[in-house]
Amino acid sequence: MKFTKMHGIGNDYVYVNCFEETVENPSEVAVKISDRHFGVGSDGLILIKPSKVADFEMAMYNADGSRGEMCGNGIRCVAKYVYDRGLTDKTSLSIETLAGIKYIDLTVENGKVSLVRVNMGAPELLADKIPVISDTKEVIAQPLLVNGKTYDVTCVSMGNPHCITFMEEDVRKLDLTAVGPAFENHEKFPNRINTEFVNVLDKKTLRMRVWERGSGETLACGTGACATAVAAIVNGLTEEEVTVELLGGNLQIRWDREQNLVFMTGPATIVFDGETV
Ligand SMILES: N[C@H](CCC[C@H](N)C(=O)O)C(=O)O
Repeated sequence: MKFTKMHGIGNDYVYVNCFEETVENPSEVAVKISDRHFGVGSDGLILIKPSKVADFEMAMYNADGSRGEMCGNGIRCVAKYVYDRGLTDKTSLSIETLAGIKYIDLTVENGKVSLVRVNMGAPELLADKIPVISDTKEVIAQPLLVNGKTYDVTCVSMGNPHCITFMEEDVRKLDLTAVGPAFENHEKFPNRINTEFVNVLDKKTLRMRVWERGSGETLACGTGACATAVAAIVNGLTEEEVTVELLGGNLQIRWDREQNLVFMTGPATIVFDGETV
């Protein structure tokens, strides 16, 4: 199987062009190929496929083989792949995901995609997950008991679920391997959840670390950065356009509240092509 290793600010996946390859059992392939010692090494597997309803379809699998509905860093990489490799010459694209069709605008320099802006669609505040609604009708931070400690969390879906915690403590010092799995598998989240730990640096800047459902700590999470920006805005912590600083780099996130759409802008990088034996 031919594949391409790509990353979006350090959130790395193995990409397979399914116009040319067939992947029989993607969950199994995802587990094997993601292994950083016995495989290629990645946060998961993303298949680039033909679509009946959009220009392309993307199917994403976590490192444990589970399916994610959406992947913000992944969709930027898919957009770069299809343009740079000549599968399209359009600079405005649509890509089908399990979270609906996403619309994408490419910035092209010297024939290659340098920056990708994704219309990530409407965020959803997960009121049913954390069942307290304030009188402003918006779900704001609610207490959640994890490993004997109470965290204030705001849950937001960007097609996939996120649980966001703002904290005073420097998130760079957290031991995510200790606390991440307890959030991911918390009884309140029967479908498991992606968890973001966040410092508010100022009204326009957030610092975030993420523990991803099915992949553990990753250097970045695009849907997570969008969900975090939405959570920060509804909690009155930031303005509607923010820079989210992640371990692997920065993303620009803007929530257009009039249209209720979230826009994410960031880079995408091809690392190498390979072939499994
Ligand atoms: N890293 C991805 C999200 C993967 C989400 C996945 N872990 C899930 O099960 O929802 C991103 O850039 O948006």
